[in-house]
Amino acid sequence: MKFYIATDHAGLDLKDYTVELLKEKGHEVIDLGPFSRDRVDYPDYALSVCKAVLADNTAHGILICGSGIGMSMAANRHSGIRAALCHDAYTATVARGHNDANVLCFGERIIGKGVCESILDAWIGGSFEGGRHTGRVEKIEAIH
Ligand SMILES: O=C(CO)[C@H](O)[C@H](O)[C@H](O)COP(=O)(O)O
Repeated sequence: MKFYIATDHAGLDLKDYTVELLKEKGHEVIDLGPFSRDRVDYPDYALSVCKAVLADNTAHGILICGSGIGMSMAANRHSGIRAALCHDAYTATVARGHNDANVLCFGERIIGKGVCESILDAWIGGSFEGGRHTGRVEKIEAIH
């Protein structure tokens, strides 16, 4: 899979871990920053990833902040982005299977590396189930 990833200052370590892990697993990862520990504003980085995902519908986004909440709120303001804040493998599985999510959010202050890997594996292994979920996702997309 192809991923665009970004964080704010509160998710830098988990971003670096995620980038390396995904590359080890054979995925393409484009790191949109930041690259220093300076304090930054998460909506700016959510915007970068959402723009990239909207321009490249083969790709998914990953957004990390302290809790994952700010990133998911900012990402979901972008039409065509379905961002899911995931805390475990189950939420990642249903985010893909039921919600056809295209941006994964999580919080470095919430999860550790082990849970992070289980979330990523569930995301990568998942796919949209369609069926009864299709019309629901279309109704989300119809909201402006
Ligand atoms: O948006 C958030 C909270 O929902 C993120 O967790 C941010 O990373 C957090 O607010 C950053 O807080 P800080 O005190 O500026 O490090």
